[in-house]
Amino acid sequence: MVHATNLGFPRMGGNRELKKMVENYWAGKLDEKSLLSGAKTLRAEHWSIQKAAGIQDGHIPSNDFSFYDQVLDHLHIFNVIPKKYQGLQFPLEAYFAMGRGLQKEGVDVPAMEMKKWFDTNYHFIVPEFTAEQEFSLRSRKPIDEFVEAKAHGITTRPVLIGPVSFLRLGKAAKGHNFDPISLLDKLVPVYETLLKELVAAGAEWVQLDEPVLTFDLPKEFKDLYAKAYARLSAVSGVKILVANYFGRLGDNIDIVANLPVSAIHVDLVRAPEELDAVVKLAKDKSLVLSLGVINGRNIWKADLDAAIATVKRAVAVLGADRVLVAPSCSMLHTPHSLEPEVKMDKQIRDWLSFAVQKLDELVVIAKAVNNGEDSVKAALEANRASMKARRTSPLVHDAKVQAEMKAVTEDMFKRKSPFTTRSPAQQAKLNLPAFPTTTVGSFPQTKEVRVARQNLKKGNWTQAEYETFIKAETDKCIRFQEKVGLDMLVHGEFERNDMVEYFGENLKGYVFSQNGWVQSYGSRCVKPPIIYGDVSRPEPMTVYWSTYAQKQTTKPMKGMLTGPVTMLQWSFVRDDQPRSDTAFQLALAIRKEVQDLEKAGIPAIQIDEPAIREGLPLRRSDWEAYLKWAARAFLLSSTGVEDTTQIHTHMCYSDFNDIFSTIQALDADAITIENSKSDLKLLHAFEKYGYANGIGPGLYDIHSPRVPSQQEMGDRLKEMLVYLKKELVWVNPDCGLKTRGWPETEKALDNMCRVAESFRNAA
Ligand code: MET
Ligand SMILES: [Zn+2]
Repeated sequence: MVHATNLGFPRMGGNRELKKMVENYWAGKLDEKSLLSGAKTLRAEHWSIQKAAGIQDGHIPSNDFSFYDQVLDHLHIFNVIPKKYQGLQFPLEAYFAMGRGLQKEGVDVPAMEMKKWFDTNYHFIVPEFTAEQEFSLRSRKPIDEFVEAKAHGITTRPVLIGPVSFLRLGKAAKGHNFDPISLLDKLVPVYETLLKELVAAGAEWVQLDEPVLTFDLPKEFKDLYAKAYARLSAVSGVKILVANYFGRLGDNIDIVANLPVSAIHVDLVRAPEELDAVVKLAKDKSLVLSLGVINGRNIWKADLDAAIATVKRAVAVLGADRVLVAPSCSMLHTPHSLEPEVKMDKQIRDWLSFAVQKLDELVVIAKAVNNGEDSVKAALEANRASMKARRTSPLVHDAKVQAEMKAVTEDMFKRKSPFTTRSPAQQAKLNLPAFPTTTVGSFPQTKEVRVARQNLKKGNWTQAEYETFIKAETDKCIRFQEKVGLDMLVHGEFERNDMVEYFGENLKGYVFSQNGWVQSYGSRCVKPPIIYGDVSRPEPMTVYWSTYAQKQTTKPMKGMLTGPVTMLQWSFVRDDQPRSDTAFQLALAIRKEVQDLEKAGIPAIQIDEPAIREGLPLRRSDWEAYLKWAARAFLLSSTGVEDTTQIHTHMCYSDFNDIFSTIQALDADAITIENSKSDLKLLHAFEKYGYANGIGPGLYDIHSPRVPSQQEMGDRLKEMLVYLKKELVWVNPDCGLKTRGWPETEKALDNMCRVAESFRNAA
């Protein structure tokens, strides 16, 4: 028999119960006991959902629950607590302080560093190790949760991050200069103890996630892996399943071939081409093979016929007992259930599958293989009908968009003239001073602004009432910018809920769920829009507000758009065409918006691409192809204007050194870029490779309410001028101001403008 199995279930709950509990606990509205018992109830519910769906007992995941983040959990499990948190109360106070910082009487500790989990939008807490790091079993969470499930009559498969990935994902603490992987020998014995305890508690299978196997790894990892897993596999009575996901194994298949474990899991959604190789490996090494055949991180129904064929192919070689049917990765990255989506277009909803529905898919696949397809005839027929409808639906396939895409020519990726020609033409029109000041787009989204939007949504306000309110906010914002002395103005983005959602709502090809939340970090969840079909722009999206704003001032107004790569990156995307095709469709729609803004008299247009860096593939050999189409998508969106129209872009959230040449290739007239938190490494690159267009490195960090002094910003600007030509420098904050309040925004921008002035006068 093949079994339907799972690697991890979304932990938030169908109504984001976990988020609510945890936030109430933080706010002092829920006591610790209630928090713990609430979590227990939620876990029980998730286990029973999986069991009821037919996921095989023994292969239902546990320890996939977390109050904040699974990597942070492992820091507690293995007692990797940086010194500054050691004085805090255990476990919860210290735990949450590590995740989100803690300020209370006599205590002021920052949060630990957070990073994106591979190429998902989930963020994990980065482990921090000292050179003298010792490990011990501090938290018994994996054992406790196994026992807890057992009491409900469910045998789970505890999930742990494997020791190599745990170390590889971490970093050396400040002041320590060593590679964390050197701690492996010290760490493995504690894993061993943990495995023994799990076996003693009744566990048969343990899942060790080793997703760093999708990275390019140094040579010595082969031996490190083999040695560590030899020791772990020797624990009597344990069966270890090593799970890789998010990409191909590639040459790391040699590492896996060397592991003396019982089973391996592979991601066949991301790397279908590896099926035969892993089947052969499983055969040669007598392994059980877990096949990730349905997508654990997207929301489309799986093609069940195709998945069944894949599983059968493995079964033919290995026999049914040695094959497990699984999602490609943990379902942490998909929303809980489709059930609440009653408002969604019925046709589109029929193409979707969230976590609860994916469980059913896994079970249908297993049954079809075990008992013949007739045993699940109705389910398969329904699936085929959905697949066919989606493949042929006019909702998805828009002949007009496709014709326009075909008509795209090479000259649509280039400005008319080079920057050196454009720049004086723009200056003649804009007449900007030296060190021109600007902002990145949004101004404070106060409670009143959010309430206004809700009032419109709920029908308490008419569209006219809402517009009157937004106009008043925009006016106020423009008056302030004039008063403080900004040179290039923005309208403030008060009409926007979110920089992706706003555009998604105005584009054809996008649909929104009501409850499709996925965890982003800690208690924070996002509801990514869904791109289901060819994207087009029925009508202008921002021209109304930008022209309204331009009319209120004689200063130049900058139009504000979200770029194609960011739109793509922060949405659930189609799986029936390459990501690049979708990006180009988005780009074409944005291009039209850019041209309409220009026609309406907007002299400068910013196209934000904060997510361009995070789209980088996990393997370096895949970078070039990605960066090429990403840059081309931006170019397609931005180059359809006259030389006199100034194109800005904005990037934030990351280290840009990796993608420097791409930034150059975008050929924007100005780029505002977050760098206030990192050192000046980035600017160094701009100097070294000779960046010749306008550049505004963030002069201050908008993520904190702190108001930097003129002195501080002045020093920063001075430092920047060591690397950058002063004629090219823009003066601006490092990102949008929407999360800030007005008081600190006013003071900070006032200081910033005074600094620009003094540099101008000194020049
Ligand atoms: C995450 S980048 C944000 C850019 C956007 N224009 C804003 O100012 O909010
Ligand atoms: Zn930003």
